[in-house]
Amino acid sequence: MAKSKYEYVKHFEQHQTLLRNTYVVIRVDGHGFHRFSQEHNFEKPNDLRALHLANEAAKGVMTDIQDIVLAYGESDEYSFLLRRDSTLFKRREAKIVSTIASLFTSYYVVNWFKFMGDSTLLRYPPSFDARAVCYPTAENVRDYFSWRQADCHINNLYNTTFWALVQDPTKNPPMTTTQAQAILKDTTSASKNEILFKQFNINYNTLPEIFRKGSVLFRRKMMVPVKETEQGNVIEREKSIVHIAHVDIIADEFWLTGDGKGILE
Ligand SMILES: Nc1nc2c(ncn2[C@@H]2O[C@H](COP(=O)(O)OP(=O)(O)OP(=O)(O)O)[C@@H](O)[C@H]2O)c(=O)[nH]1
Ligand SMILES: [Mg+2]
Repeated sequence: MAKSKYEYVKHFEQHQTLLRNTYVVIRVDGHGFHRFSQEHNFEKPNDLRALHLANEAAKGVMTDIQDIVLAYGESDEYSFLLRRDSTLFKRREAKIVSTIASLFTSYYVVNWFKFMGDSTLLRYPPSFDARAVCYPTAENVRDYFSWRQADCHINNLYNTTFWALVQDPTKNPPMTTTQAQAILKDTTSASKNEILFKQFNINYNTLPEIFRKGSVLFRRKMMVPVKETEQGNVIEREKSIVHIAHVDIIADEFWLTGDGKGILE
């Protein structure tokens, strides 16, 4: 078909490609989730339903995009790691980033009622931004995920102590958020642990792992039944299944002998 005279505008397009032979991490983050979590009555400091919903969305993304070998999520964010030799969308950055953000958002919305319950109406559309970063070494990738898991831990310890103080039923009138902030200002991890234990009888280390460690998604190859023959034999096929665990991605063990083994080779 003849080209129209307008076709030349295509040449203005610029395609940024992600450096080849590097590990690419795409991080998706909820836009304005401080307000979104309030408007949808998320439990404080952690809403288990919302965390499971985000995990389901990430699982959907990973199932659709086979080049993703690992994902890590906490709070309103999820990070996805592409295989180093991935040629997904010819490594075009905009296409990769926008597809992952939109897939994640769609899965989040489609599964809303299943995870949040019929009584929590979706009052307005959630949105997620995304960015891609190329990391040249396996050590950089491990440090990236350690950074996100350390962030999860630091925020969770702070938020758990903060809301314990504010929601303390023995205080009348209740402590204000400003007062709680003032108490926690400049406190160490040890002193937050002590406040939780001494004042609220909470042993931080026994809180659910999903709150303290976030969620790690990885693939495992499994044999799954595909069909049964007339003789009654079950034919199996190897399939890669996405698993969710709440483990220390920060630890050597995960990468050397655990579920992360081989991911960065
Ligand atoms: N109550 C509650 N709030 C949550 C939960 N998970 C995430 N949030 C909220 O989501 C926010 C996520 O942090 P940010 O991404 O820095 O804040 P944001 O409002 O999304 O801002 P932008 O990402 O810059 O748009 C937290 O500060 C909380 O307010 C949860 O399980 N329970
Ligand atoms: Mg956010």
